[in-house]
Amino acid sequence: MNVAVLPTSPDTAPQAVDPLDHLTDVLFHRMGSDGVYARTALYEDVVERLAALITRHREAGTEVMRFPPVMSRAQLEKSGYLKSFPNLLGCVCGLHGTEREINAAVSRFDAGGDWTTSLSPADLVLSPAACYPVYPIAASRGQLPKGGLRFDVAADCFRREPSRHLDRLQSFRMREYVCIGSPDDVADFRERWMVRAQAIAHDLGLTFRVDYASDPFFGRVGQMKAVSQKQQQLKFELLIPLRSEEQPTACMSFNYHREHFGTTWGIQDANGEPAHTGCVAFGMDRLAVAMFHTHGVDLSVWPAKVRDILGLSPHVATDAHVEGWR
Ligand SMILES: Nc1ncnc2c1ncn2[C@@H]1O[C@H](COP(=O)(O)OP(=O)(O)OP(=O)(O)O)[C@@H](O)[C@H]1O
Ligand SMILES: [Zn+2]
Repeated sequence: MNVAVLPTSPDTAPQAVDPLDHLTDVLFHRMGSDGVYARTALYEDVVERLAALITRHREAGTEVMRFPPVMSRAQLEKSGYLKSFPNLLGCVCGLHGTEREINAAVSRFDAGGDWTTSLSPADLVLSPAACYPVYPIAASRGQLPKGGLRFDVAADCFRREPSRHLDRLQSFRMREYVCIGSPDDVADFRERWMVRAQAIAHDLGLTFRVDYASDPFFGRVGQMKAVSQKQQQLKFELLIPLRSEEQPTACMSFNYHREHFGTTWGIQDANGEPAHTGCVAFGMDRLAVAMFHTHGVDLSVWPAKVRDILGLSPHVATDAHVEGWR
């Protein structure tokens, strides 16, 4: 059937509405840049409860480290980030010149000109993932003990991928459990976490599936890397259909880096071989958005089991309900 399409001016054409848009004003305050938001108390409370739930699943013998949102540029360069995701990196830069040069830059700004041409890079980048700083720290401790090492790390991460979609932020929180050990240590770790993470998603009442995946490697060479990563099943994702089943959102990922970081940082396993590494990453903001998308913005009507697992106070029985209670 042919349908007449009336010409629409850009002003009157309907804006494509994203299924997550209805959450924006309840969960966030806009900060003038796509993918960067101030968070409401309602949202932050759920993020904290999710973090506490993930902590409760931490394996014994796991060392906790919390990283700042920046890390050494040299360390990230050495990790090979520029070979894979140069387009996503945010680098700290500053006005490093003499007083005269800095004043000249500020004057240019005052006169309506561009001061940013005077910026030069600092020795820091914005961390694009939480686990990068842990490998050189582990390397500094010498040969790994039998069974390897496990870490619980977290950081505010930055990726230069501006988007209006609430599940693709530029600044977001990542929590990771990391294993550094023999190939078997890492394989077992990933197996355990793939099972445990699905139990967590199930307890949270989320709809999901786990599938193998690839990272968004940059460029044409990157496409080949992505194919090889998938073929070797180095990355799995826990996918939640937030906007559609065809384009689900990765809310957790299970990554096996083989000996990449072991070789880069000279980490030896208990047998004297280059250490293998793997990590399970929880996208805290994506998980929180998924919870509100799935269960709604009124926590009081979230399923009792979900409320319970998040430590929200039990439902008040209907007959005990007093007008005005929240
Ligand atoms: N832009 C983002 N906004 C919010 N969370 C993110 C973003 N990118 C990644 N994450 C979260 O961090 C976790 C670990 O990052 P990872 O590098 O595995 O993601 P990714 O595979 O690059 O994600 P995607 O394929 O969606 O870009 C992801 O599972 C996801 O939950
Ligand atoms: Zn990682």
